[in-house]
Amino acid sequence: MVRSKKNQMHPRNVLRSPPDYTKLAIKYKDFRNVCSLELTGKVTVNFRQERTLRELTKVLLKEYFQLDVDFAPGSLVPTLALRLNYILWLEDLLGARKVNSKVRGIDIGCGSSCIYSLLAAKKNKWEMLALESKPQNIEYARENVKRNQLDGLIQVYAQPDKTDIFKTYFDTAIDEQDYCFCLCNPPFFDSNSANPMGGASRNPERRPAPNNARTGSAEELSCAGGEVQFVQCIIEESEIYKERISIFTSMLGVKANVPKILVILKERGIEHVATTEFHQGHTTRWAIAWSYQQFA
Ligand SMILES: C[S@@+](CC[C@H](N)C(=O)[O-])C[C@H]1O[C@@H](n2cnc3c(N)ncnc32)[C@H](O)[C@@H]1O
Repeated sequence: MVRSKKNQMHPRNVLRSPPDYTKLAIKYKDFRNVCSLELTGKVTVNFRQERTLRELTKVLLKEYFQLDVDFAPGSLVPTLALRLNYILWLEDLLGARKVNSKVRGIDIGCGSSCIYSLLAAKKNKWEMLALESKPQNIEYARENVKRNQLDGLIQVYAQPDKTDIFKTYFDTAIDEQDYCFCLCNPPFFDSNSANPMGGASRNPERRPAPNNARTGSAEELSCAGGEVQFVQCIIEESEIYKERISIFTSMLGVKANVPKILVILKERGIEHVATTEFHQGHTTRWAIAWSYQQFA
């Protein structure tokens, strides 16, 4: 099992030391416009406002990774600390493989930001295949890739069928490459439930309400059966494509879903499994990896 230290960001996460918002506000006008200035001269950020979160993510991507990113109106605004924790965990999982050969990865549901693929390409020069089903997100993701001159490393594929993961791509594309890993931040909510977006991801008695505003559309954040069903689809397709992809991974929004996925993997006789936790202040996420061969 690969685990991060309790309640801490990954040791290589650049956001482990909180950013200096005052410095950022002085440097970036658009960010300054959504900040508040206290009488002491200190700049504060209201994480409960969507437009503030948008500008903050944009500014952090620019400051730390020289990435110029835009998000489709109403779409999910990704938080950088979490995405970085995931990429850093993948680096750890890939271990020696990363150093010795070209790394290719698949980003399942890249969103309008295409954030995981942009970070992977910019930071590590990994080649990324980004799959996305929502037309507006595909358009923005492609624009983000182009604006950052990362077209040589990232391909955004328009997923025609939302119930598919890799199938349509591998069946139709002229691509004989093998991939080291796939990553995914799956649609979380169950679109079949009575109140799909009303579901809570945390136990309010044990953990306080999140500091951040919720962003993203129902189409991006929900699917039939929620995240367990989505990851189950990845597991089912992983059996077909185990020769093409070495390590399959997914993030999970609810701790209680981790044992459910472990049971599914066990029932299918998949032995090489790792889990981890991603800590970002008040927010914790979980991730699971499986492979048909030994890790690293
Ligand atoms: C929770 S969002 C994650 C977006 C981005 N990866 C992030 O972490 O910020 C899930 C994304 O997956 C897309 N999606 C849903 N089902 C898909 C499928 N079968 N294939 C590709 N993309 C899918 C949605 O449109 C949405 O953009």
